[in-house]
Amino acid sequence: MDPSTTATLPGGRTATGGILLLAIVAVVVLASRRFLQYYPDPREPPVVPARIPYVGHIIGLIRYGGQYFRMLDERYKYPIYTLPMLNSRMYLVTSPVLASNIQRASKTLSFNKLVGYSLPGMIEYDEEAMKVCMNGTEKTDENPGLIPAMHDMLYSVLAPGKHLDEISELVLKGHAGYLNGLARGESQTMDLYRWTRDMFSVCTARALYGPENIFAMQPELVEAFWDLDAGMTKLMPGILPSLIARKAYYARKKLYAAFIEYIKQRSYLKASQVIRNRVEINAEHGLNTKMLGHGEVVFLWGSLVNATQSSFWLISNIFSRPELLKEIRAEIEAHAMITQQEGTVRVLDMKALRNSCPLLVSVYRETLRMTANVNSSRLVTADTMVADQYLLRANSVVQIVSGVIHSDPAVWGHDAAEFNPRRFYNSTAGNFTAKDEAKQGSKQVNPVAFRAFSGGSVLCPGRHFAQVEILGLAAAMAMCFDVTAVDGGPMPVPGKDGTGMLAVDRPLEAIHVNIRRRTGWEDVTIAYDAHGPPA
Ligand code: HEM
Repeated sequence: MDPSTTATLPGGRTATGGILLLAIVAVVVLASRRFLQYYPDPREPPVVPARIPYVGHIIGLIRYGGQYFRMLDERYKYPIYTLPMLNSRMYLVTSPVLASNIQRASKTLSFNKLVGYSLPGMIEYDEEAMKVCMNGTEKTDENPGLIPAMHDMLYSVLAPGKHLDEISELVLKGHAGYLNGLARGESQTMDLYRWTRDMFSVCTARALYGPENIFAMQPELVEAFWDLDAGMTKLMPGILPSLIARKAYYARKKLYAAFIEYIKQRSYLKASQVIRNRVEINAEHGLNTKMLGHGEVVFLWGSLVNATQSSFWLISNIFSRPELLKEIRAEIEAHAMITQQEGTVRVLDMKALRNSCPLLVSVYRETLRMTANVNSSRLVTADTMVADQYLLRANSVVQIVSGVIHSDPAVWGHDAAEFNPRRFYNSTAGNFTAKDEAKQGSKQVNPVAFRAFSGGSVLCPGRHFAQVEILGLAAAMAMCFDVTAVDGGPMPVPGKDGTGMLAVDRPLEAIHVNIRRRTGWEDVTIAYDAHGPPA
């Protein structure tokens, strides 16, 4: 049975509906058949054949997105695979040990080059901008160019310190504003995902891009942003984007225009350090105003989408489990809550949330394990032997498949498919769940297996900021509100759209909830201490 032609997604949906794209691929393949001879080297990872030669795996990916990798894994269970595609191939890695080898081979497995090549599809960089980006893509090049300069700046400015504190303070102030206006007086019914999306968009854009950010100037662009997100995977190949992902394509145009105006008005001078530096570095390397605007669309996307989706899942995971909610409230109350002004102002101490609330942090990481199916992709720039065993040939793409590793019982234990709130209790790598109760917690998971923020030299630089935003919101929600299903029962957790591979899963359906203030918290104003008291 060939997964590319038989399996269906929950609800019988297909991933992208890219019938047109399929037709184009078929025409290109038929026209160029004689060039499409792929001869695997016997040292390459095991080849998984497709029922339809040359294009079977491409069709599988178009139909099922990230789900396709899991379907293949269920059938083959290899630690590493070769998927022939046209006259090339893609390698998939599903073993944490090999993932660690891939991370170490960063000299010939390049994240930066792959990012560079994806820019024309994602944000329509023109030829000039591409020349700038592809010049000196690696730090080890004789003349390192724009991409390594940007990489270094992001890792230093978004690391714990003054600049991170500034954006954290701003984003949390925004969250507090939203929360303090919510369900005052009576209960409120709302679409939780939409609410999280909208408030994250406004607060994160304000913290990063300053008071003249594009959503503050044109609030209708929030909707356009999420239309773009819904079609980003389809836009990436850059093939007939206006036909294949029409809504996303036109949404992206609106966002370009707004960011170009933002640059022209020099609004970035009022923004956070990270954005001021981004614009300056891009301009110094020769990007023009138009391309500076395009560049910010993709940065906003990377900053907003994963953190928003993760927050939604974390809130859902907490409120759908009344016992867990009770424990998390007790933990926060005991360790991270400061009372001011005779009880009317209650302050969440962010440092204590991170360091003294192990259950909350464990639930956060478990939420990411179950939803952050963000593959780590690298371009093979020269033939590379991995683990002295597998040959990866130059000019192919290798992907560490997070969704498969995150759900492998051999990695996490027999309950890998279940939500285990204590899996990461006192262990950032996670504890292996042994069947034998006596052995529980005795073995740690290989740290490389937790892939939500990738790994090696490409560990997400935004992870500290993401943690502030996500933990801050979930903790405040847990303390101030009761969130239930509309009928009053525990909030259900919606199904996941497992088709993505670029970002944290989206929920499959809208989720309406009732939200009301907790008894005793009716008149409380919530606030945050972004840094915590001095040590
Ligand atoms: C839960 C939230 C987040 C998740 C799960 C996440 C995940 C990731 C992953 C997996 C990568 C590496 C991709 C690869 O290896 O192919 C990455 C890179 C990146 N992330 Fe995040 N991210 C999150 C939040 C953020 C935030 C809030 C920001 C910005 C403030 C951000 C900025 C970036 C940037 C700039 C890169 C590229 C790094 C480079 O050029 O080396 N991320 N992220």
